[in-house]
Amino acid sequence: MITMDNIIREGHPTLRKRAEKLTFPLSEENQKLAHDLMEFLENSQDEKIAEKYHLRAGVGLAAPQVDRSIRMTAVLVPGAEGEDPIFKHVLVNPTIVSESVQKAALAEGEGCLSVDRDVPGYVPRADRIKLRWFDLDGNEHVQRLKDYPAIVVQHEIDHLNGILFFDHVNKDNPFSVPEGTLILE
Ligand SMILES: O=CN(O)C[C@@H](CC1CCCC1)C(=O)N1NCCC[C@H]1C(=O)Nc1ccccn1
Ligand code: NI
Repeated sequence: MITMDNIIREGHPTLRKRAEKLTFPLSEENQKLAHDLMEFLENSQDEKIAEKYHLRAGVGLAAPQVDRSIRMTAVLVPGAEGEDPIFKHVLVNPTIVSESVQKAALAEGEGCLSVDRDVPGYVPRADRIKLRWFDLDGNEHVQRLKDYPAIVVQHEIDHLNGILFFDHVNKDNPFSVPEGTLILE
């Protein structure tokens, strides 16, 4: 199982690399990685398991964060207590087909399991995206996402391109955002 010890931190060169596209069929190794990435998110969102293994709760984990420079990320956006997740997929070779001009930013700012420091400030991202990805069997999917799920997916796809959330924070005024940016509570 993946634990925090497997997650590389800011300063590790892999976090700044462009990850390699995958071809199908996926290798056994990459099929196992897909499972392990999603398992980490499930474990991290289970209070008992997270406490037992000292896991930071996460809604996304990209392969580069465990030092595997390939275009694969797991996303697990939970629904309300006892409800189905809002978005639960392992995305292979994800692409943003189109995105809204309108931006959105999380009111709390962002963090990252690979960044062991707080970086205050808004992270402006597209509020709505049209996402295209492949599942583990190589089937293509296309889905429109908005608000929080869209923010999460953009944070993860950034990892596949060597981008970290604080790259988007305005250096002069971290809490300034482009005109019309939605601040998501
Ligand atoms: O690349 C992936 N990462 O770095 C894990 C990040 C991804 C999110 C950060 C902002 C958008 C995507 C992550 O999940 N976090 N960032 C650091 C600590 C908090 C944690 C988090 O937001 N946890 C959470 C939120 C709601 C419900 C359950 N858990
Ligand atoms: Ni991250």
